[in-house]
Amino acid sequence: MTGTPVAVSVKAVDKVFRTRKGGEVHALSDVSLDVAPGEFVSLIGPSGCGKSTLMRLIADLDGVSGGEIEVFGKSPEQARKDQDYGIAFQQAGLLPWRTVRANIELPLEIHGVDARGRKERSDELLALIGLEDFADHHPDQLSGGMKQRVAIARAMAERPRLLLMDEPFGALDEMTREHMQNELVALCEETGAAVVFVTHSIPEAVFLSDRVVVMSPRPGRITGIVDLSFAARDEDLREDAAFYEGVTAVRTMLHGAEAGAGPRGVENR
Ligand SMILES: Nc1ncnc2c1ncn2[C@@H]1O[C@H](COP(=O)(O)OP(=O)(O)OP(=O)(O)O)[C@@H](O)[C@H]1O
Repeated sequence: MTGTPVAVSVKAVDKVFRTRKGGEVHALSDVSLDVAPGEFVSLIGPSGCGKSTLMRLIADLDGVSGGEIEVFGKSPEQARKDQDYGIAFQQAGLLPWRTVRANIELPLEIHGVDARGRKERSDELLALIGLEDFADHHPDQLSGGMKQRVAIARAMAERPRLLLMDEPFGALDEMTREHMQNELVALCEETGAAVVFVTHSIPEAVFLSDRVVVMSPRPGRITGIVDLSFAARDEDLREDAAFYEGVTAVRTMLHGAEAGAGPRGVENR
């Protein structure tokens, strides 16, 4: 093999769930997608189109029914064992009895990093997310946005080359959400991590992504990909004509995917 393997390679993936009553749910059909190292790719599509399912397959939380997934050229299971990626899902999932610092250090602790190494890394991350003064607080003393920042810091603790994020900002108010988007952009620029990001928000996808992958209703397929290349992802971009063009391009593709019906579960905010 030559060069760096792609971060994520999804080839002709099918996923069929068997229901308890003996039926079948065809969640994904013939999905193929490559994510390059350092690339930010968002998945968007109507509710139930299989975005979270695809994410769970990449993260080795479930197995494919057909096709193949590789993460940095390895099976998802091997990549999980090698800690090649960090995960941040919608519910921050922090441990309430642990302080902010102890939550961030958890993956390091599990993988045997000594106390000094853990403290060095959690100091860096606390500075990065601007929560140095909250290191000894517990999650119930934090706002939703702060909790999400801690969850993202925890996902980055082991400096993964890949972040898997399933609606990480879905529960946040608009102001906090935009702030978190700015922070995520800065974090990615700093670390060069590739990101696969699930969202219901078209502007969020456009603001963050190098490519937005549009999926169809069940069985989920990729109906199109919108390429975005902005000079800078900063506050000015949100008011830029090129940004609105990106939003329109994604929305048009989504409406096509819905065969004329308004897409359910996709927000224009
Ligand atoms: N464990 C499971 N057993 C049976 N069906 C499932 C299972 N997990 C997901 N599904 C079904 O697979 C389809 C895809 O679900 P998935 O959660 O991936 O969609 P989604 O695009 O992430 O939806 P949303 O945008 O609403 O979060 C849905 O019809 C769902 O009901």
